[in-house]
Amino acid sequence: MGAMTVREKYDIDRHDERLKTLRLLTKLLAFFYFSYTLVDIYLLPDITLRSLLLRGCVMLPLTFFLFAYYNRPVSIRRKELAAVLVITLSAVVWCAILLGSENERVLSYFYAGLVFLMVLTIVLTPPFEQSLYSSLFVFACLYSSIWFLSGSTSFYVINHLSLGVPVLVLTLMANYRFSAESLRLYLENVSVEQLREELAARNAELERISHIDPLTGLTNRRGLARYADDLQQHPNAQHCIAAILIDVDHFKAFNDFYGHSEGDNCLRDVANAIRDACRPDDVVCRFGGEEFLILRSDNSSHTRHALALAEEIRVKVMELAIPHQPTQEMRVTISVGVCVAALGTDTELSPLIKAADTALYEAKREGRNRVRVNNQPDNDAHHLSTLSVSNINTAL
Ligand SMILES: Nc1nc2c(ncn2[C@@H]2O[C@H](COP(=O)(O)OP(=O)(O)OP(=O)(O)O)[C@@H](O)[C@H]2O)c(=O)[nH]1
Repeated sequence: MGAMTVREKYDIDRHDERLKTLRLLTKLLAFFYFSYTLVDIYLLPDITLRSLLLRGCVMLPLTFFLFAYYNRPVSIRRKELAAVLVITLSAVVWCAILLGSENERVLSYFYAGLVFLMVLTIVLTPPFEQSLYSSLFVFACLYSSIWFLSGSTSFYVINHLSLGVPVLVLTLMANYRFSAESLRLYLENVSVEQLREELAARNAELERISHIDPLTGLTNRRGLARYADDLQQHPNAQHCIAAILIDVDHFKAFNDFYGHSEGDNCLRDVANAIRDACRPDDVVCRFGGEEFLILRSDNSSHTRHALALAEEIRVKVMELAIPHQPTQEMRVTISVGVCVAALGTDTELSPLIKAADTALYEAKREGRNRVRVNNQPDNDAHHLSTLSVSNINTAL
């Protein structure tokens, strides 16, 4: 399908609204047109038969045809054009009826013909081109017929034109302004809508970016805060939560030895290894400079599962074999602290993370490159229980 013009889009978008107006106006105009049969008969009794025949046999079937055409799946422009054609024809028929009268009253009645001009311009307000051609045609038809009316004189024609010409010009101008204004309003609405959509998309992107660490692509502290809020707002007492805090060992020495840019690469590699080991629903966050935090909440987050994940990540980082000359292992290693707790209605993350941090501190103190657990989120140092790496296998 080729590119759609603004006008075509306007016609499609406004189809239903314009068709509703078109139906209503057609009913109203048909009512006036056919009820004027009585006016014909009252003012000009000599054209009774002519009026009944032409209105009843020509215009009535055409009106039914017009309503049927409105139901067809064609563009609103075509439907408006059909209405314009029928109204134009009704003006011709009206002239033909009045031309059959010998009564002089026809001259004062003929002024009613200007109503057709108003209908084709400001009442129906069809697209300007349709309005222009149809009203010019009706104008020509009226002022051709006027000479053949019974008792018509040039004085009468000029008198009539003094009203007919301004009606034609001014109502056409009104139609033009209305058409242009409707299109302008539509375009304004379209661009406002487009701007709103663009703004919403940009806001969504900003919101997403603001929760992501640019170096590693992991969730940042802001994202973590949102997760903490969600957790407080949707607590589920059945669930457990595991906090796994990871710190790269001797990272200052790494930076000093290999440079900051290599340090960044190392952090990216470690972050990828952590993400690969995690599930899509885990929260994996860059917690600080060379610190990472994993939060996993589900029904089966037992200590042994959390320890297994922590150990898997520790081994994965070892297997990356990122050189780290200044250390005993000669490669980059991590220390990990774990805390698992039941997720109650008033669960807060900070005591949990603090407990994991205490376990991490233990891992560092005991020589690094190991996993430790502390399941006391109240951070009571007396109840600190730590497991050594060898205990993990027992726990599993
Ligand atoms: N390259 C790089 N370095 C960072 C970044 N953020 C923090 N760091 C560095 O990470 C290092 C952390 O050093 P420390 O807190 O002393 O810890 P450490 O040297 O890893 O020692 P331990 O944690 O005790 O094993 C500092 O030198 C920071 O400059 C970062 O985004 N990129």
